[in-house]
Amino acid sequence: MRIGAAHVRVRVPATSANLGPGFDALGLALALHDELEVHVLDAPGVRVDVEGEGAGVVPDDERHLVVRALRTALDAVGAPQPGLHLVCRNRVPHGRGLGSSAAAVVAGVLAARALLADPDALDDDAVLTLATQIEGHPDNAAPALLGGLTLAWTDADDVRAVRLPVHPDVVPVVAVPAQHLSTAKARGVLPSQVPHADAAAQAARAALLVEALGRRPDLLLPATQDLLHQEHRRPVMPRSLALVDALRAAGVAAVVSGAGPTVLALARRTGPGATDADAALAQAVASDADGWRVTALPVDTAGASATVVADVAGR
Ligand SMILES: Nc1ncnc2c1ncn2[C@@H]1O[C@H](COP(=O)(O)OP(=O)(O)OP(=O)(O)O)[C@@H](O)[C@H]1O
Ligand SMILES: N[C@@H](CCO)C(=O)O
Repeated sequence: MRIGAAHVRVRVPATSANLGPGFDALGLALALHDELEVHVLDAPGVRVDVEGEGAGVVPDDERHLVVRALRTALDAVGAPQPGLHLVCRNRVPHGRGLGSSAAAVVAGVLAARALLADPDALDDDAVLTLATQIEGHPDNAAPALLGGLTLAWTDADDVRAVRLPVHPDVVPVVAVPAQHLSTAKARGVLPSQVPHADAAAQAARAALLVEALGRRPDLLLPATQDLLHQEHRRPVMPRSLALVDALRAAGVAAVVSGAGPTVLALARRTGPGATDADAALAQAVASDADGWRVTALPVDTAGASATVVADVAGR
C-alpha cells in the first residue's frame, strides 16, 4: 500500500455518549468541531502544532493521540510510516465528556485513510473498528464518524453502528464546567456487576429513548433515566449530578454527557430558537459560584469529513 497524498484536511465533531441509559451504545454528534491538517514530510519524524484546546498540554511528538491513531491505521493496512507535520485546531474541550479523545482518534484514522493511494483499503466499518480498539468503547467514535444519533454494538471483533433519526424539536444544550475528569477515572468507579432488575429496567429506558429522540420528544424525561452509571459517578462529579438533579426536578431531560463532568440537557424547542432547558440551565448554573459555560449545540448531521488537499508529486 502506497501513500498517495501529501496534504490532507480532516474535520470531526464533538460527541455526547450514553445520553442517560445508552451506556457505551448511544451517542450524538454535536456542532463543535476539531480541524486537522496533515502534511507528509520528506524526512522521518513528527512535528505537531496545536491551537485551542490542549495547546501546551498534549504531547507534541509520537505520543500525540492523533499521531498514534494515524500510525496505527497505516500499520493496519501495511502502509509505510512517513514523516508528518500536523496542525490541530481544537475546539472540543478535553476531559469533559464531549468526546475529545474519540474526535482525535477518528481524525487520525481518517487522515491515514485519506493519505492512502487506495483509500478503499479502509471502509467505514474498518475505521470504526480501529477507532474503537484505540478508544476502548464505540459510543463516541460512531457519531463522530457518521454524524447524528448513532447506536453502536460489537460483534466478535467487529464494531458496527447505525444512524437513528432525531426529531427536529430536540435541542441539545451543554453545561461545561471548568474542571477536567478523565474517562479512565470515571470508568474506574463503576461496579463490575449490577442487579438484574436494574439491567432490565435500563433496557426498557434505552429502547424508549430511541423512540423519544426520534418521534416522541415529550417522553424524553422518563427516557433519559439511567440506573447503571451516573449515580456511581456522583462522588467524582458531585456538582454535575447536583445540576442533573435540579434540571430533572424542573422537568428538563438532563444527563451526564459521556463520562462527565459536562451536563447535557435534551431540550424541546418551545419557540423560534428558544428552549426550555436554556432558561432552566441558566437559572441553575447562575447560583453556582464556580461557573459553567452553557451553550446550545445543534446536532451535527454530517459527521467527520476528510479531503485530499494535495497529492504526492508524480502520483
Ligand atoms: N485533539 C486531541 N489531541 C491530542 N490528544 C487529545 C485530543 N483530544 C483528547 N486528547 C487526549 O485525550 C484526553 C481526554 O480523553 P478522555 O477520554 O479522558 O475525555 P473525553 O474524550 O474528552 O471525554 P469523554 O470520553 O467522556 O467524552 C486528553 O486529556 C488528551 O490526553
Ligand atoms: N460510555 C463511556 C463514554 C465516555 O465518553 C463512559 O461513560 O465511560
